[in-house]
Amino acid sequence: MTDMWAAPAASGPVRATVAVPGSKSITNRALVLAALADGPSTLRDPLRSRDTELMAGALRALGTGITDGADGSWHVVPGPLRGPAAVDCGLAGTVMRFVPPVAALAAGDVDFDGDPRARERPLGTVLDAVRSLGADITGSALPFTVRGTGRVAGGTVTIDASASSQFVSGLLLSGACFEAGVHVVHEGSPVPSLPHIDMTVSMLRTAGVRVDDHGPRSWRVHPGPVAGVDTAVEPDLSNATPFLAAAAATSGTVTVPGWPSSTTQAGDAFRGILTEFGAQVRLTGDGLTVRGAEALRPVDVDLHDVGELAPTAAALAALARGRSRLRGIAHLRGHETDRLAALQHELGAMGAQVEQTADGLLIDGGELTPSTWHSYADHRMATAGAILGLAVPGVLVEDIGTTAKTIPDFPGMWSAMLEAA
Ligand SMILES: O=C(O)C1=C[C@@H](OP(=O)(O)O)[C@@H](O)[C@H](O)C1
Ligand SMILES: C=C(OP(=O)(O)O)C(=O)O
Repeated sequence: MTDMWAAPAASGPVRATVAVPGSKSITNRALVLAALADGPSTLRDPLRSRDTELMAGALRALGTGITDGADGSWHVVPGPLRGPAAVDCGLAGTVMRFVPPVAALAAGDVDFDGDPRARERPLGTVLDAVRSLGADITGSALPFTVRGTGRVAGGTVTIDASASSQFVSGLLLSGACFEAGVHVVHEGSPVPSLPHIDMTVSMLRTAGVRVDDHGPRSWRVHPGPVAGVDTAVEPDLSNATPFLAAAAATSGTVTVPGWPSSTTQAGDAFRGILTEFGAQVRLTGDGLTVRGAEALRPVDVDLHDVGELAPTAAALAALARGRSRLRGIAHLRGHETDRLAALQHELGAMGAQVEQTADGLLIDGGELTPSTWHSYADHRMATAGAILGLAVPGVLVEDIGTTAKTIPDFPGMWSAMLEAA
């Protein structure tokens, strides 16, 4: 039988300080860059969750030494990249989009596969691009094989990255190791999640790689060495959003310590979104503190740059009386699940009126009734169900364990937050 988690209802305003683990996006970029570097690297406070263990496993399979430090850090010693190897992508977009260009630099065959849903996520663009830069790859979706020769010619490639910013990030991360570097040109509707590409560019520069960043359509990585770094991973701000939403949903107060004063993480935009919902948000040396208002206000927000935040925002919108509009997120149909369909279905089952538009959702929220909330193997659907359960007693969340994709112990953190009140 599928695992059902009785989402705890809040008995009053949630008051807590919640330290969240490291950023998935930073950890997985840092691992890739460390594997391509010309010397060892240390990652302090990395995220240890399914997505990052899969990335470490993929890079180990290709010849990289990754060992645990006593303090939870990861020490990475690059080795010659080689096959034969097998890479399990799980459901991690970062593994399925960032590792194929690395595998093209390995000598030998590298077989890729992943979860059933991963076989449906958009990927062909990356594989076509790596092929056009000189690699031999069989297939255009999972499962596929990269027949690496130990070198990639590189050069200019034009792609349509409107389905995922990870297509661009994946090519840029390995580009310095291609003989001619890489120049990625985007043609098509605007690329989503641009802060994630800014993160890629910024981390490449920290590793000493020369990058020309010409705005939202063209990026050039010059060929050259990648330096090993000693880096501390920031807390995952997107994973902080369910905890901050708990304050907004219960008129409570939640602080997340260690919130960076400047960051490329998409989750930082949640500060502005919470303000739209009526919450008070304060960033101080102690972290980010959110104080919920008496009642949530409906919002009209463009989430094109920060689609990761949509499930949390949708949960709050369903609790706000009135009509909310979430825009700019057509690409969420290719995420862990079709998030627009999943949110429409699950919020609808709780009594919210939800309509899909071409690029988002219209949510009429207010009075909700409890239901069984399905997670669709999507960590952010599961955490959205937990938020709703705070305000609507009796919600059962199916497969809460799927949160382990990016949070090692979400149910434990959630209970601890409620017990702190
Ligand atoms: O590069 C990254 O680390 C990510 C980029 C974004 O992907 P999309 O551009 O596919 O939305 C984001 O949603 C995902 O969670 C992580
Ligand atoms: C879209 C997401 O993940 P992935 O890195 O698998 O694309 C996400 O975490 O919201």
